[in-house]
Amino acid sequence: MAETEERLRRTMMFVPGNNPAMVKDAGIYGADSIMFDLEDAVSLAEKDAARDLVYEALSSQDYGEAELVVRINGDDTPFYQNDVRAMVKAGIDVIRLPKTETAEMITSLEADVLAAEKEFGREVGSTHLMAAIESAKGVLNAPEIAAASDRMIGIALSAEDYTTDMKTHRYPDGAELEFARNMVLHAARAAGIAAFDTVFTNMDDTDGFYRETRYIHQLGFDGKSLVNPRQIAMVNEVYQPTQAEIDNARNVINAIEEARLKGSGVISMNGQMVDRPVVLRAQRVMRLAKASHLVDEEGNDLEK
Ligand SMILES: CC(C)(COP(=O)(O)OP(=O)(O)OC[C@H]1O[C@@H](n2cnc3c(N)ncnc32)[C@H](O)[C@@H]1OP(=O)(O)O)[C@@H](O)C(=O)NCCC(=O)NCCSC(=O)C[C@@](O)(CC(=O)O)C(=O)O
Ligand SMILES: [Mg+2]
Repeated sequence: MAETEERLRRTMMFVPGNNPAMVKDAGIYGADSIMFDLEDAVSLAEKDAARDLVYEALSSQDYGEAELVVRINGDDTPFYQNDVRAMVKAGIDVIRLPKTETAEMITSLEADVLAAEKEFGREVGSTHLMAAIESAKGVLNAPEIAAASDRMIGIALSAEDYTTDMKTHRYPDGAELEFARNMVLHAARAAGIAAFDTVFTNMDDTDGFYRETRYIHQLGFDGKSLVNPRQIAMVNEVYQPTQAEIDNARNVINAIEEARLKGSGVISMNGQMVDRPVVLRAQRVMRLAKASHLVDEEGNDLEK
């Protein structure tokens, strides 16, 4: 695994790389990850200008705590090599490869990234990777793709291209995505990396957005790719733990710490055995509670 699972990645917002105002202000909305797009949001005529704009922004703008991701153009395009070199030179955190169909596409990207890190004096291994799964072939190869490199931090389902490939389109109940969602999620979990659900593009359908976000939260996705800042607060709301979940998580963590001090690994709390998976779930609840500003760094409730 390229990175610890500590980092929360609930919201990964697409920012069109050819839009100077959006690129400049992308940091003010509080997305966990900002994803500058050089691919499908950018017309062919603007590819070079968008790459320059994103490079300049990465070199001069402060995006705070956000993880910085760029969706490059595919390796079958004339823009790919320049995208990789410029983004590695700029020190991007994560490169997202679109339309990933095989593990070899990731190992080949990894070799290009390594060459660029050496060329530009970047720390070897500092550029992480993720793959967007946008076709039937990508879905079927998702387990190999997810495990293709130690640099991989996650895989994402991309439902717009995927449903086109499947000769269908998106429906409100999401049945057409069921298999792909489960494959992407299981592939990510088996490889120990993050799983991102797809974009929701109807900005006026707030109910539909909440319904889909609750569903993918229940399945176990780390978060969603987003297209608009208004979607960030809605995802954070769905991922925010309840007070009962926080109280329980705190009790679990305190109890396990007490047991550890007494030299015991397994404990019981209110008649329930508390073992490793329970502790890991409790720790994740506390991370989400901190990110939701419900508890302080020590895990104590904050005034509401
Ligand atoms: C949807 C809309 C036009 C709505 O515009 P609206 O004007 O109605 O938005 P408003 O809410 O009114 O904006 C209020 C304020 O926020 C600013 N603001 C808005 N959006 C912002 C943003 N994204 N980043 C920073 N800033 C933003 C705006 O500038 C304004 O700022 P200000 O004027 O200062 O108040 C706009 O959001 C937008 O362009 N989105 C990005 C679209 C995009 O990137 N598509 C490509 C990625 S999908 C794809 O490729 C499919 C995929 O590949 C996916 C996969 O792989 O996962 C697959 O296959 O599935
Ligand atoms: Mg796409």
